[in-house]
Amino acid sequence: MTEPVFQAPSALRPEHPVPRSLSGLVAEFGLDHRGGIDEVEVSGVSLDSRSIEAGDLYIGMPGRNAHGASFAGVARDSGAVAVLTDEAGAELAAESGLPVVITSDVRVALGDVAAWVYRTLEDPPTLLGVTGTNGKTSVVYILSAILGQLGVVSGLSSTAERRIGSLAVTSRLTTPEATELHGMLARMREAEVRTVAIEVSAQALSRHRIDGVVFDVVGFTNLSHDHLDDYADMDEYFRAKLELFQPDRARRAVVTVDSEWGSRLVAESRIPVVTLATRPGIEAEWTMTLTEEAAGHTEFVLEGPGSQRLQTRIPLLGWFMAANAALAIVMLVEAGYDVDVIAHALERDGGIDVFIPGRAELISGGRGPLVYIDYGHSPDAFENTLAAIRKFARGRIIMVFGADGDRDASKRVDMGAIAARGSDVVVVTDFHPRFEDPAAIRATLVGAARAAVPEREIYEVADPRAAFREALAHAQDGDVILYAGPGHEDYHEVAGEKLPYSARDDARLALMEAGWL
Ligand SMILES: CC(=O)N[C@H]1[C@@H](OP(=O)(O)OP(=O)(O)OC[C@H]2O[C@@H](n3ccc(=O)[nH]c3=O)[C@H](O)[C@@H]2O)O[C@H](CO)[C@@H](O)[C@@H]1O[C@H](C)C(=O)N[C@@H](C)C(=O)N[C@H](CCC(=O)O)C(=O)O
Ligand SMILES: Nc1ncnc2c1ncn2[C@@H]1O[C@H](COP(=O)(O)OP(=O)(O)OP(=O)(O)O)[C@@H](O)[C@H]1O
Repeated sequence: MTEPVFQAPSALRPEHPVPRSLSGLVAEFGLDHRGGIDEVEVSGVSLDSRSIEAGDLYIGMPGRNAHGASFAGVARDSGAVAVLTDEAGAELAAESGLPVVITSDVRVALGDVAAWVYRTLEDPPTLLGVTGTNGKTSVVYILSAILGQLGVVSGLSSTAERRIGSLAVTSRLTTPEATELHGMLARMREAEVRTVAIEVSAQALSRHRIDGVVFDVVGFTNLSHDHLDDYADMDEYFRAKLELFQPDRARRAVVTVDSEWGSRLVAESRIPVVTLATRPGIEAEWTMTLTEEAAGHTEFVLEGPGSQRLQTRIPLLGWFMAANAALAIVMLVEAGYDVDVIAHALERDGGIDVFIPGRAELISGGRGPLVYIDYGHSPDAFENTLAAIRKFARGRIIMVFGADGDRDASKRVDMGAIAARGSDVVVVTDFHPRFEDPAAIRATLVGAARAAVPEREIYEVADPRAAFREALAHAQDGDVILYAGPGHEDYHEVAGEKLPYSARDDARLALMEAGWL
């Protein structure tokens, strides 16, 4: 898969929207309203006054910082023709002079309203949804790559980008708000996209972001420690994910049952489920077995009911990427694709032809240390990536990492300890400190690493550019540098400011400076 040739600045929306009458919307959903609605037509929906397009219905949603309805005047000046909000919002929106449509809970109404405005329930494409703590982005890209190899026009929505063919926009959230989701689906329909792969975060399920769609097949990767700032404990986090595996959300599911969480999901899901095991010794309908693990690829065999069998390779590091690929393939089989047809296409192309930006991405050339840039920012991701590298590393493993500020702080000790146990040299740096004190975050990571392995060689370098160069200074030919955290991102977030920084570009530059590239 190639890099996008065109990078549009904002969300994907239909180029030729077909307007619908506001009175039709009011009748369809039995809503109250204020102001004249008879002649009003809406052609789009937006919940941000800063991204309004002419003809939009502006959604005034209450938030943590403000009530969106207080921006109704700004929305009007940008071309909004009406406001949908709650009772409190109706007061705030009144002075904009726009007609106001009222619902009791804006978030709850949003998905169905957006689906109605964009007509996304009429002849929808095949929808594939992926959830789990780690691997969602990877599975979505693998789905899209295999569909491309099968000659199917597909779309994808991930943490990194939303994409139709060579048209891509950068994502702000892992799963878009319902307004953006339905606008994207409408745009995809214009492009005759027949299958769409969408990453579904727990937060999206908890916040009604995927309301108004029913997935044909959903997939579960795994569940491990993350987001315990949003959820009280792992049980609550699990329950948020479980919501996707219910009849109002999806028709069928493929669940990876390597862990207890997977087995529990199978037991508590209320839709037909097919099981997949990607670790040895686990019973499931489909099993994935590794046949080769190398620095630049992983090979595996996938076997399922009725002697279904496929052997292929993915040009990425680690058993977990083979596990992600296996999940993607079984999801496609559940969506109606024949495993032999998939096998034939993959054999023809020498394996899965996928590029995933910033996921175990090998950015070094043929000389010097191997350098991977990885989006892994959870204990489980660290553990898996380090274990995968250890299998083929000829020399030392040097790990560069930091931890997110203003996000689940309870995972930092495990991250520090796992880094120290799994690598030979640790370089702790800053990673989006946001409004936290970066030195305090680093101190926790360094302390945890030191406590786990007192003799470990540890460096603390605040500036990520200098940290990578510190790692490079300790590296020799045959060593491996794993820079975990930043992945595809092109910024470094400090005290509310997003400073330009791409770990991939900077690491390439540093390799050139060192004469390795
Ligand atoms: C905690 C949370 O979910 N916050 C979301 C929430 O923000 P908020 O309540 O702070 O909004 P606010 O600033 O009070 O504004 C209220 C309303 O006014 C609107 N507004 C505000 C200012 C303005 O000038 N004009 C305007 O229209 C806003 O668009 C919003 O609709 O509503 C916003 C509008 O959609 C979201 O962008 C925002 O997600 C933030 C960015 C976020 O970080 N969410 C996280 C928790 C999240 O969802 N993460 C998962 C990650 C999963 C993973 O790592 O795997 C995800 O799916 O991305
Ligand atoms: N199946 C897996 N099991 C465990 N770890 C994985 C798996 N797949 C990927 N990882 C690790 O997790 C990191 C993030 O992968 P990916 O972006 O695909 O996950 P994600 O679920 O989309 O996360 P996010 O929503 O935060 O983007 C990878 O860079 C890798 O380190």
